[in-house]
Amino acid sequence: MSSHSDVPGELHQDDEIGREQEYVSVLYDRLDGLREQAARRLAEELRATGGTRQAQSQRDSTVGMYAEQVERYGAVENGLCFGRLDGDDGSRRYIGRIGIFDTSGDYDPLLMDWRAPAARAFYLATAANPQGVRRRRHLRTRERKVTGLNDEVLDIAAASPTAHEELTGEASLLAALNAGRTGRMRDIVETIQAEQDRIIRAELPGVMVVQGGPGTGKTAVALHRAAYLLYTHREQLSTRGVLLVGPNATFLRYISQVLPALAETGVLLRTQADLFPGVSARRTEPAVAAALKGRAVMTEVLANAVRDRQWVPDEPLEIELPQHEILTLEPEVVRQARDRARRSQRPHNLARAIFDIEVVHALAAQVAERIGADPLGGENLLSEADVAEIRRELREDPEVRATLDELWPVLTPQRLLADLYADRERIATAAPMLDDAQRALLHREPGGWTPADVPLLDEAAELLGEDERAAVARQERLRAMEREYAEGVLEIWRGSRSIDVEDEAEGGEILGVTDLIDADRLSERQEDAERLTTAQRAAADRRWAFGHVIVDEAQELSPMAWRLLMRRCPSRSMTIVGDVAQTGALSGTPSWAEALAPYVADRWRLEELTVSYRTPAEIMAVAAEVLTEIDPTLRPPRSVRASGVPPWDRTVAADRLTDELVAAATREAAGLADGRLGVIVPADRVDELGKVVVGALPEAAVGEQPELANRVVLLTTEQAKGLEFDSVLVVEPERIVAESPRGHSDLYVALTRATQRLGILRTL
Ligand SMILES: Nc1ncnc2c1ncn2[C@@H]1O[C@H](COP(=O)(O)OP(=O)(O)OP(=O)(O)O)[C@@H](O)[C@H]1O
Repeated sequence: MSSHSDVPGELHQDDEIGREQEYVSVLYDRLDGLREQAARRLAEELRATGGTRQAQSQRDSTVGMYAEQVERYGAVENGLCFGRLDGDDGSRRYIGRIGIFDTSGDYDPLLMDWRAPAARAFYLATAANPQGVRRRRHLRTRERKVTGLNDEVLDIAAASPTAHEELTGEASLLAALNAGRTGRMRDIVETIQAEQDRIIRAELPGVMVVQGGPGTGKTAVALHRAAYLLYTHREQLSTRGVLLVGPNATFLRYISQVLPALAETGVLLRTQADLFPGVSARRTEPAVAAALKGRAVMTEVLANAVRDRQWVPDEPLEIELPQHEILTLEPEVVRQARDRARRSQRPHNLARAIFDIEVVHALAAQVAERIGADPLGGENLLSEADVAEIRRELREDPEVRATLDELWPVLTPQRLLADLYADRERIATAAPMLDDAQRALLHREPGGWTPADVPLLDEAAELLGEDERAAVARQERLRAMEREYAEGVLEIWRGSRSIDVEDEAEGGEILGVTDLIDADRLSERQEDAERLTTAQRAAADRRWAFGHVIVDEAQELSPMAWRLLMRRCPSRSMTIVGDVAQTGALSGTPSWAEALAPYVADRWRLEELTVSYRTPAEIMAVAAEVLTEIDPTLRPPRSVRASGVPPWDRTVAADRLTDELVAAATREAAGLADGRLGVIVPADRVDELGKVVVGALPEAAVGEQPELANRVVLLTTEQAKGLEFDSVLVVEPERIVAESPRGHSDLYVALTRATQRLGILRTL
């Protein structure tokens, strides 16, 4: 066991803080130096013009590099250095968010990146297995000031009987867990626990599933793993990129600051709704419709829908050519052309060329027969070249083209799906395996997409293949992103401007970069997309193959969504985190083995997290009862701490609910120091109760994407997924359960969102 203490004796502690302050100040000076250097180089590169195309292109990638550096050095400002390891051999290593070296001397590390192998002991060393560490010190800083420190001496003899052997840096950990929430997730780099560290640093290849109960740090681990992988496999992953998929936009905003604070900005964060480039799926639909669309049977429905667009008429079609000549296209000819095109196994849009050739051949033969027939009954008088010319003319003839388009239309995924949904007959043809009620769920008028449509669009894109129009659309998306990127670079440059102002003061007139170049010109400087970041290029390209994919709340993914993600990650290098007990989506997964079997059979490894850092023991005990309802064999995670505050549970008359809710919310909000209150309500009462709570507490956030930074947030269980608050009020739990076949899982999620206090309000 380790002994933990604030350094004994106040005077001694002050001295130590003073000494650490000196060191930390040196680190910040170095950070300033690095940032200035990068900003100056960025400005120089932005100002440079001319040269060969190659030189320009080289410069553009240098611009990207310096812009990223400026951003990185700015991002690690808070908590730059947070730890120190003293070795048995007298060595001393400082641990922080990035590595900083002493460039004046022997290039010694002044600060070691937390991800470096030598920093690992900071997270793993224990008194029983000290790994050569004598003392672990956690440094607390506010802005650039050292405000406190906390030592653990890894010495069994000096062990404190109250310390938990399995926790590293217990005092710092508990301080982090008990701190008020802010509405944005914080990184845990200072207090990563051993079981988490193992997962964060696991090897890159293969599919790893991280299963863990509520609050076990799955999201935190997933984000730190992304940062670790980018550091350790920078070369490989900076070209292929890392994708992180989360359950909804509110959640992505909640976690959005973690990676930048770890100096990593290159991870693409997306919800399912935004995984099809060019589509932003914001439409809503009933859960049962989404569930149906998530089922694997939809692959068949879509394949049928595509085949249905390869039409063979019942009657001969007449095609009128310019000189009023009329050609007849027999159904049999179309059928043969269709079969041949299908046999090619090409996607629909690409097989169209084969279909065209067959049909035009048949039509040309008809024309040739008419104009080249030998009146004396001999061989046709036209040469091969004449017939070829006829075919060329026919191919360009608008009537012929219109007929071909009708018989085998080139389709975008959006067109295919919109046409299918809008037409009951098409649905009936494509979905004979569904019953009437299910087919009715698919029927709807055009006008936007739902998140469950996104995997179907992706599936359709595979079946249709990319034609020219899709390629053009992709180019357009890239151009739009180029412009955004250029604006971003200028923004970063502006942010670092103070440094240039100093330059100016030193003499030598320096024109501002924006005087010389604007975002338009910067984005035009290069025609292709080389200068965009990997994440940006990946976002615009449906067929991008990511180097690693991380999925959070992965239990919510439907079989169709898994198909989409697996396409994005052909290397199957994936980290999948979730909790099957929290599955709320009707098409979500109750079993990892089932979800993954179609893609990797049993070639995936399972890691489990067993300690809940969020939920105190008193609250976990209440949630445990609901967990038993989900599956009596499941056990909740062990809480790392007790809050000392028992949850309250009150039943009121239905007509008193709103008054009681307002009273409880007001009371709880008043009791918060600087934390947040979450009010979780049944989905069908969210609008009504939202108005009531906002009426009484105008600071309360409600709506589709409520602002989590507000002190009070009212939301549904679905919205609350992955989030946390200091205090939580769960309203009408029975109703939450009754709202969905997965209602107990929803309630389990709702009950486990609090870090300190829980209140339950029921109605009679
Ligand atoms: N090692 C740690 N040090 C400090 N805080 C931690 C640590 N591990 C987890 N936490 C905190 O515990 C809380 C829960 O973590 P997180 O949201 O990652 O859990 P989760 O397993 O994803 O939960 P859920 O399944 O409920 O979404 C967060 O506030 C996180 O910062």
